[in-house]
Amino acid sequence: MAMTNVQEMSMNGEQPPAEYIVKESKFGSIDSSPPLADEIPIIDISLFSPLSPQYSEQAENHELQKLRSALSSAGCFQAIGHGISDSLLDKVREAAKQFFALPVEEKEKYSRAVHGGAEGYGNDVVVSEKQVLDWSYRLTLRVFPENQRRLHLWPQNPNDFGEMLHEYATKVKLMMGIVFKAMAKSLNLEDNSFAKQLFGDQSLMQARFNFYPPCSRSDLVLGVKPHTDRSGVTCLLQDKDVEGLQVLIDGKWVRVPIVPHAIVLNLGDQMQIMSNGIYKSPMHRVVTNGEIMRLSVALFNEPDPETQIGPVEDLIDETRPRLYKNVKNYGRINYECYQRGEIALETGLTSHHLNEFQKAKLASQPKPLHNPAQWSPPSPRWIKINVDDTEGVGVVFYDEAGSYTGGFNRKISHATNPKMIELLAARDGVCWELNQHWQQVLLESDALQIVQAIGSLNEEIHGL
Ligand SMILES: O=C(O)CCC(=O)C(=O)O
Ligand SMILES: [Fe+2]
Repeated sequence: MAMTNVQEMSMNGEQPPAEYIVKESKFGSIDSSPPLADEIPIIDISLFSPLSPQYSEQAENHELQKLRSALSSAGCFQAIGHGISDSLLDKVREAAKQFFALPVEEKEKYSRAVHGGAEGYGNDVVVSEKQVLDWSYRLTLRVFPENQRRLHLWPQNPNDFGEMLHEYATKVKLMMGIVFKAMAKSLNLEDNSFAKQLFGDQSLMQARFNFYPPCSRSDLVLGVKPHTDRSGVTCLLQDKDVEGLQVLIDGKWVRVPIVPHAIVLNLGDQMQIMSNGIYKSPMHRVVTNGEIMRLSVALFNEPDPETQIGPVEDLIDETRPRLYKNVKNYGRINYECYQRGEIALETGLTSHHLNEFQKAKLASQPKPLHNPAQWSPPSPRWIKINVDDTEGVGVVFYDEAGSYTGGFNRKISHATNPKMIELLAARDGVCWELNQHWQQVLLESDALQIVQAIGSLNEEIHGL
């Protein structure tokens, strides 16, 4: 796919080309001004630290309650009292601004395309012909573990860029040590329940500097398309003056307000897994501005790929069965699913035993089944069946809006071959749907043979 230069198009006020134009999706159209979120609280991190002068048990408990309520609904909050000075936050924004203002040739020295791999400078990574491209540039750098830094990709200009990033990331890491403990405490868990995986020497921190040039047709493009972060927790420093970030809460987009010296803490998928679905990894997107550029700096915190993560045992019980499998290298799983147009948390690779009760509980914040850039919902009165061949089988139904509408679990003991299990579950799913008086059923499975086999059963099923 030919890459167009967003910055040049932006400066010339050109119309965005077709590959940037967002199609109608289940998330609705682009709205640059939905309501401001009132579900995203400001939380004072210093109240989680007994050494701070403001600390009292009562104040901490109050803040822990706010934390729990924010993370189980919006999945994000604005952190203040983080101990990072206003001047350092301004320095981070300023260094990012100076880097993106450099001539293209200068920035291209750090280009991802030249150096290979996920790190470096560039546009949206293109993984599919059908993908709608983001109206943005990014500079991605691994910051921790320190010995994994690829310093030849760290900008030399402005000359204090490296020093700034090291100082900022070190302070954010300290803050995260406190936040991971507070998150555990807010769920009545041992302090180290999340920090064990997310805060070790080998845990990863990836920095992403986002630059969104203005777009003359900001009604047609997105700075970042709807996504959830793959991280454990993302720390986002927003632009001080220009809004753009929106979060999907209860199926509606809301604007995340600018709180100049707060850092937005946004949960990623791995925290949703570790909290057994109690805490949410919110769907979010970025809209562009018609006249002004916007910047943001995201620090993604996640475990080392070799570390296994899974729901904390104490969060699994009869009332809340295990929702996710234990997995290693979730980053890769997430990426592979993205390439196939699936959402990792919804697939058999991560989701455990899907049953009606569990899905219904999760449905408080419905998630799409597929990558919004690649998935188009079935037409009305159709339904999709997704078959998951984990231990036994979960069959889940989605309606035309991509919302969960039902599902069941099935233990199929007489078939040992996993493909056979999937086939039987798919057949049951189709029959169940037809019993519910659906005229047409659209079956989706990653196994071609199964889809073909069900296709050939078509007549028989319609005769039921
Ligand atoms: O720019 C923003 O506010 C958010 C960016 C984002 O979601 C990301 O980098 O994952
Ligand atoms: Fe994000």
